[in-house]
Amino acid sequence: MNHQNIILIGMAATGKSTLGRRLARRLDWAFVDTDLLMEAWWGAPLQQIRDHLGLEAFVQAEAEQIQRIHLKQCVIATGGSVVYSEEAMAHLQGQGHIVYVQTSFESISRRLTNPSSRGLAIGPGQTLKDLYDERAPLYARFAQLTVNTDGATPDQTCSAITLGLSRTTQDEP
Ligand SMILES: Nc1ncnc2c1ncn2[C@@H]1O[C@H](COP(=O)(O)OP(=O)(O)O)[C@@H](O)[C@H]1O
Ligand SMILES: O=C(O)C1=C[C@@H](OP(=O)(O)O)[C@@H](O)[C@H](O)C1
Ligand SMILES: [Mg+2]
Repeated sequence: MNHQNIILIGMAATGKSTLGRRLARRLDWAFVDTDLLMEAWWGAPLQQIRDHLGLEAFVQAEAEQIQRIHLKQCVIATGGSVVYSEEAMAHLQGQGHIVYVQTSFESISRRLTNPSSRGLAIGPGQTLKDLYDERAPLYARFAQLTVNTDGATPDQTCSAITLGLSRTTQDEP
């Protein structure tokens, strides 16, 4: 594997933050969670930022935050809504290998016990299933590698990511 960043994208509660932290520890790389960068930039929890800005401005603010990232040899966990911005995704593609952390809707809805307090970029009248169906093709489109977490432990999924990346990147300079 080369030393570009590893960037995790996917639905809320799919495991980006959990896996990112573990993967960074394994590789002895730094870990960056863009949700924490948002909170640090705005000085408030995500839900408050989301409520204050409204949906469109929140997505725009997240995209701007992403475009400030210029890093090397980090594992980066992104927020679930980053795929709504072409500019942010183009920037991330230039920053490293993008991995789609995929989980079935059934597992996501089981894991998301607090959907109304974690700052979801969900529109009025939209259900969690609508959000899932709208985003799944976007995550798949931007990812170099897709890894499914259903029925796996975080450690097993970390291994699937490192193995998958070593296969997909072995021909790169
Ligand atoms: N294979 C797995 N990989 C990652 N997380 C998992 C897995 N199985 C169960 N989980 C659980 O799912 C939750 C994912 O939450 P989190 O890491 O905050 O997701 P995200 O950052 O994508 O919103 C955690 O509670 C984690 O323990
Ligand atoms: O899916 C979403 O709409 C969001 C997920 C959150 O991050 P996680 O994916 O880490 O939960 C956070 O970025 C933001 O509040 C919006
Ligand atoms: Mg997270």
